[in-house]
Amino acid sequence: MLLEVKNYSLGFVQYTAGLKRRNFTVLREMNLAVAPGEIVAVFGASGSGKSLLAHGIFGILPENAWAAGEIRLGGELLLGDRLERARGREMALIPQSVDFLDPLMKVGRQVADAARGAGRGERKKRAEAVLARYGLSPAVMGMYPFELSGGMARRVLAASAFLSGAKLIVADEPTTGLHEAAVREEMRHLAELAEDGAGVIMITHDMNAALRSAHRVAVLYAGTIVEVARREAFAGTGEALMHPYTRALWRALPMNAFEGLPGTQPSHLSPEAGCPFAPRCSLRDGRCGEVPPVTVWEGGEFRCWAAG
Ligand SMILES: Nc1ncnc2c1ncn2[C@@H]1O[C@H](COP(=O)(O)OP(=O)(O)OP(=O)(O)O)[C@@H](O)[C@H]1O
Ligand code: NI
Repeated sequence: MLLEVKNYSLGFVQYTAGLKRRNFTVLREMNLAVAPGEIVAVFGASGSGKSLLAHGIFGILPENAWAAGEIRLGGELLLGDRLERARGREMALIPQSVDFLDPLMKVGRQVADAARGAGRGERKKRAEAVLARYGLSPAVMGMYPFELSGGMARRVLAASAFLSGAKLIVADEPTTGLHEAAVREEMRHLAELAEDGAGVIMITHDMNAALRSAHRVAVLYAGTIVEVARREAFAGTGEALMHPYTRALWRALPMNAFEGLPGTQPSHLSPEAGCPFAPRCSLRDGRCGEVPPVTVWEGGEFRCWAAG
């Protein structure tokens, strides 16, 4: 396995007025694996914890964050020096925010730096070639990030990841702010990376985008991965989907024209014990006051007492 996230939890410690210490959990006991050549979509509503998972994998969490569990790349624990070496070389992040670009460094240098190992002239040549692939003219090389539009900045970030030759790519909302043709283009780039053998995590809140390119979809709800399903399971009336939330998502898609799901995702600031989906769940029963364990079956895995 290329990437393994095992029993991974993440939270924050905050000090409030009067120096009261408050500790809250945002991601709960996550399990996720990505194989070489595979595109795994991580789907979830805003605030469900998608970006935090990405930042946890790359070890770029804020100071007051804590994490528990294991993240392995090629079987090796991603900690300390191993993490340092992997970042930007073996694994590349296409971040959600364009603020990740260095505002004081010209675009050309930022992209060329991603081509580690090659000589200076060679790096520049490669940067130009990859920017062209992403529809950006060589003139962009001489610009500063503030001179780019949002869409251009996103392409620059994607081009850098592409050039890094990383075997794991994590793309956080790669299609946000892009028009339809550019979305298709970006999906094609990610598919090409996977065809070349990279493992790709595509983070999105757009289920259609997830289903268009991913081999598997991990569904995140309030910091819990409630189901990991193969793309083929998203078909018909959703009978091959196990978790009631995944089914509801599938049925709410425009092409299925079914009803939406009443209610909203709970906040980690007012967590109820047990399954986070229980308050909205039609299958809810007495067991849901406790977090359901992961059930693994040949089609994927899910966390639900009643499903299956
Ligand atoms: N530095 C932080 N301190 C405290 N809480 C945080 C911090 N960063 C994120 N959170 C909380 O963690 C939760 C998950 O945030 P995250 O950015 O991972 O969501 P997301 O799924 O990526 O959402 P979006 O689709 O809007 O990008 C949010 O509720 C957010 O308030
Ligand atoms: Ni996010």
